Amino acid sequence: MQGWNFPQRLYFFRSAAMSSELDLLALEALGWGPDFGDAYQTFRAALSPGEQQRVTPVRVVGVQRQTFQVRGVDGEQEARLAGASRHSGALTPAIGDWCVLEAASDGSGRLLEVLPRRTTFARALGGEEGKRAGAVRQQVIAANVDLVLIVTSPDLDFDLERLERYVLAVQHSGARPVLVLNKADLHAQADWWVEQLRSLGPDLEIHVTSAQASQEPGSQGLESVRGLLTPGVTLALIGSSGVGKSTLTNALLGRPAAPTGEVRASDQQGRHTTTSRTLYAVPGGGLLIDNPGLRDIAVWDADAAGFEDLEALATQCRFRKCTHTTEPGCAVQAAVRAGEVSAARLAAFQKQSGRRGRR
Ligand SMILES: Nc1nc2c(ncn2[C@@H]2O[C@H](COP(=O)(O)OP(=O)(O)OP(=O)(O)O)[C@@H](O)[C@H]2O)c(=O)[nH]1
Ligand SMILES: [Zn+2]
Repeated sequence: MQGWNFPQRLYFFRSAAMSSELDLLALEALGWGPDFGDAYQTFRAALSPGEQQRVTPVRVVGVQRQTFQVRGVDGEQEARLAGASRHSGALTPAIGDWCVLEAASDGSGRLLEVLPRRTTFARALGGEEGKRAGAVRQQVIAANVDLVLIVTSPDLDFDLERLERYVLAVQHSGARPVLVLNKADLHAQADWWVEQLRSLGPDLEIHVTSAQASQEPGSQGLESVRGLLTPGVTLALIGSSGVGKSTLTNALLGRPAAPTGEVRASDQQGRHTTTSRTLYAVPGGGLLIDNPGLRDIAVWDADAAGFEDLEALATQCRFRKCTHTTEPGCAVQAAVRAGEVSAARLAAFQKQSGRRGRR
């Protein structure tokens, strides 16, 4: 299938003689790891022998309203959620999730379970609804992302405070943040900007790219980013509009990432609908999630990105408009004193709450 560069011989061998070792290789190219394997085996062991024959692990590569585009060792297919009856918890797969697929004889697929996530990029759905539920509900935007490129450019977009919030949000998700200064061609000297970025943390990796010129051979900046994409690693890009995320994505994929999706199907009225596949295999290894929800970080950054736990704590403060500084009965300050929340995260949270208050 276009866009996927799994060695065809895997499938050849598979049909000739089923080899679980080769299956494992194919799964690992999709981001599979031992942690998922353990959870999968546990879930599978609880199924009937008949069911055990029909299940396989698959990764969610596209999410539509009712259906999911999933990929496993047998290729890509559409799947729906299994009935709620067999689950205790809510089953809401997100892009990047590993799921247990049950194949029916007619070729259709049902997702039975979402395997525990390695990382979770979530957006808090705060407000009254969240408070009534006693906790802040969250919407998972992307799952099992390993690396996030935080892209900026040496121009009006450059905003260290915003970048710091992005770094915190990425770290909170469990993924590793990597800073990318794109459009390096705009300035003869990128050093000054790189120094600024370095102030965000001595351990943060920084890459300097010129994505537009990347088609030219020897574009070293892009090659160093490409080097991050080892087999099985899942990467995502965030950053505000216009910094060059699409240009970088297309350069990494070696082709346009088809913003409207590439799978076309007809709905009941016969209209063409585009299903959105947003997890791509990168030629040479690695996977890339290009998800509108992630791109919107510029929008949801202003909300509660990465601070679900503190948002939830804040609902327990004595005062509704608590600023978490000197108020009595402040649950957030209590957590800081107890060592459960770092002072640095509190500072970032306060900055963010202040901004929200002014809106
Ligand atoms: N000079 C220069 N321009 C670039 C570079 N990379 C991207 N651009 C240009 O910057 C503009 C925005 O690039 P996009 O890739 O669309 O930016 P984006 O981050 O995807 O923006 P959104 O889709 O709005 O989120 C385009 O006109 C690109 O051609 C670069 O390395 N140097
Ligand atoms: Zn408080």
